[in-house]
Amino acid sequence: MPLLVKICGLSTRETLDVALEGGADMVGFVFFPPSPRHIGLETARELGKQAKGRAVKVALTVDADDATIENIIETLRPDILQLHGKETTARLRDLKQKFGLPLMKALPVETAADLAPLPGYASVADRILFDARAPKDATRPGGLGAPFDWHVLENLDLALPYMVSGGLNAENVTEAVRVTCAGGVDVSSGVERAPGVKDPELIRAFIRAARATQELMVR
Ligand SMILES: O=C(O)c1ccccc1NCC(=O)[C@H](O)[C@H](O)COP(=O)(O)O
Repeated sequence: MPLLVKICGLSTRETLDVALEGGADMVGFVFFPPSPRHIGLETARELGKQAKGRAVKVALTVDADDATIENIIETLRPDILQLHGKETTARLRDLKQKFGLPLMKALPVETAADLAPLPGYASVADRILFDARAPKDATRPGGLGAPFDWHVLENLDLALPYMVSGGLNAENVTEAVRVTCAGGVDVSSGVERAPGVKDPELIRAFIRAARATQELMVR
């Protein structure tokens, strides 16, 4: 199975086009006002149309309420919701029932103890994203460009598809996949020249490097 490549935090027509032309499987849009990648609903509508049918559209939210999610769905028309906050399994069930979209739950990882909530999430989520745990004083729970110790996932036994993220770039993505056996990779900071400013060449280089790892795929 080919490695899924997700470029997250896209916010302009130009860089979205680079990701789509480069062959990204998933394109992520951040709806979290404190983030430098946050997009408003009108931009969401425009980028949503541009990406339609060309890649899986991912709407990233952080403990968002129903009304916010409803507006995002109405404008972006996402294919999947990425939940990057402290959403509980009960909230995941609730979202699934209300909106009927597939869910990708982000799980912050620093040590093996962070994998404890996995069985609960795996019972309701469609996909898991293992991301680096943000420092306590961080202004956002992800998109910080810092990796976690991938060896924490080395002996993972998870039937659900999963992706890995946190500090990935064209140089380290092959090693991340080799260690974690993840079925997908997700990047934001590693394809930027400044926080929130995507770099076309870095996007292309990341996708190329991720594609080159495909023979290592196991799930
Ligand atoms: O990107 C953000 O600003 C952000 C804000 C709030 C929650 C999550 C956020 N980003 C998550 C991602 O972009 C990816 O899923 C992943 O964590 C990649 O992050 P990076 O280390 O920057 O490559």
